[in-house]
Amino acid sequence: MASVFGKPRAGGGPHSAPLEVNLAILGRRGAGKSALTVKFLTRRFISEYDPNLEDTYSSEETVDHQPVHLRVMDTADLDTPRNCERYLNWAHAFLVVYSVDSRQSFEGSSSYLELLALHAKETQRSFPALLLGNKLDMAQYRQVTQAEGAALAGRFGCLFFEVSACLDFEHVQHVFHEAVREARRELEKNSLARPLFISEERAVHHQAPLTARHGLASCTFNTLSTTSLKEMPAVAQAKLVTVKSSRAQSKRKAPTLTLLKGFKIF
Ligand SMILES: Nc1nc2c(ncn2[C@@H]2O[C@H](COP(=O)(O)OP(=O)(O)OP(=O)(O)O)[C@@H](O)[C@H]2O)c(=O)[nH]1
Repeated sequence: MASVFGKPRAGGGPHSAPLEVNLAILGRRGAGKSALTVKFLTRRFISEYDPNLEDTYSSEETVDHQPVHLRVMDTADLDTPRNCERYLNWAHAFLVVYSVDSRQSFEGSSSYLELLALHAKETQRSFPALLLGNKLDMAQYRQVTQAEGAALAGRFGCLFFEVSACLDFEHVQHVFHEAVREARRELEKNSLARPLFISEERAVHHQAPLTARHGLASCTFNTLSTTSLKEMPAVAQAKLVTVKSSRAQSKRKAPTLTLLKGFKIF
């Protein structure tokens, strides 16, 4: 069977369907989640922000010559992980952000990694996570050494980068693309691991709504039953129809880049 993910398939030209990847950005308030998200999407650094907003953005990316439809959820969890299922059940990969000039944010990132590890244990699946030490430009005020960041990442088996939302775009883009690669690897692994079963049913178009267990995302499985071998649908392949922010405080209705108008952009 041809690989759906990973390296470009033979014949997978510019018309092949883009890989869909959902990426959630986690971390304590002020770590720089919004700044990194906006930097990645616009190449710009924002200095003003609304800490109560949680939005999901879409971006068409090309990673390793493969088109990727990337959705980025810039979460706003206040000080501790809360109502986390909205992103745990949605994301294919996670960026856990702390600020190198804040030990508190580093400790916060540790609770997010623990949360992800617990979720992986409960669901018996693995979820790629990358640990990011942000605000590298503030290194003179460091409260967290690079070695500490690397050690924490090592403990949870995730990649580790130090970045800055106000320095070069390429580095930030590299980190987001690494997250896509990690997600792609995991999706490919799951896709290969899915069991096959034989069905005698005739072709039917079956739609089973997958809530929204927490009222956050509506997903639809589109499965075609045929008289041949077919694959069991996996959650990761559910077609995401809508993505809504769960934050009651969010005043934004349509998450697009035009929403950034309110920010002061340099
Ligand atoms: N010097 C520096 N400041 C940054 C960097 N990233 C973010 N900031 C600043 O840090 C503050 C917090 O950044 P945000 O991106 O809003 O942080 P957040 O994690 O989204 O915080 P919440 O929205 O409260 O969850 C803002 O004043 C940013 O301008 C960075 O890389 N370097």
